[in-house]
Amino acid sequence: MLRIAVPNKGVLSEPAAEMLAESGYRQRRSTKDLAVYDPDNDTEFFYLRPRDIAVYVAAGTLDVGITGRDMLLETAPDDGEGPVAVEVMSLGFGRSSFRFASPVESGIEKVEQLARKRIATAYPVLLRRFLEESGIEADVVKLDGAVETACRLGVADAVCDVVETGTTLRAAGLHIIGEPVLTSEAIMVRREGPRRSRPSPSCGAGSRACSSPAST
Ligand SMILES: Nc1ncnc2c1ncn2[C@@H]1O[C@H](COP(=O)(O)OP(=O)(O)OP(=O)(O)O)[C@@H](O)[C@H]1O
Ligand SMILES: O=P(O)(O)OC[C@H]1O[C@H](OP(=O)(O)OP(=O)(O)O)[C@H](O)[C@@H]1O
Repeated sequence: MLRIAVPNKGVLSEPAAEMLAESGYRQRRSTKDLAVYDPDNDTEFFYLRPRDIAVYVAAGTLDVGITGRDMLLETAPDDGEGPVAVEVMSLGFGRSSFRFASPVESGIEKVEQLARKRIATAYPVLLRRFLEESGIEADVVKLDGAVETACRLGVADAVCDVVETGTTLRAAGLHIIGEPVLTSEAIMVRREGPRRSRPSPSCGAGSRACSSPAST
């Protein structure tokens, strides 16, 4: 049986379910349903937070999942240790970019000016990686959402957030700084085993035990 993770809410949820239904898979009838079994395709669908989907797939408890590229890189980064989830294909919906923005009147116009500033984000792993690669030292303020309001309320000097149309940024009096840190869209992910750890001598190729999270 195939076990597939599908976003249970957020902008990826509806198009993901529609895509699966159009492909002939049974989908949930109510947004309260947590899982659905499709006997015709011997497939079980689990409706999970997009932020959690790559975690389940990387752990090997689900075979594949639909999430955002930014979510995958945030929650199951390939740091060379242990199993990861990897992108199999892009799905053509949920397009967005992950970008810096600051208050129009802040005088911050370039990414380099973010040094020693406080940057609010819901994607601290992605942001820290970018800052490290760019040699910029800044304070990362982790928030869960509505990140654009952080500057107005004084907890950050700039933000790094998901932008689609730019409407939310503009409404908060922010302007974009620099190029996108990442461009994202909905993707399908599957598990990939550890890259750098040595194979255990007791594990034969394709052994189920070798792909369980406990063995990594
Ligand atoms: N306009 C948009 N707003 C938000 N996310 C978008 C948008 N367009 C595409 N996405 C993508 O949808 C995914 C975010 O999903 P969701 O809306 O559930 O996020 P979230 O609100 O941060 O989630 P959570 O509440 O679980 O932390 C990301 O992959 C993001 O890139
Ligand atoms: O560029 P836009 O078209 O305005 O879209 C981007 C906005 O939408 C998302 O927020 P969401 O609605 O997911 O709420 P959240 O910030 O609480 O996650 C994202 O975090 C931005 O705030």
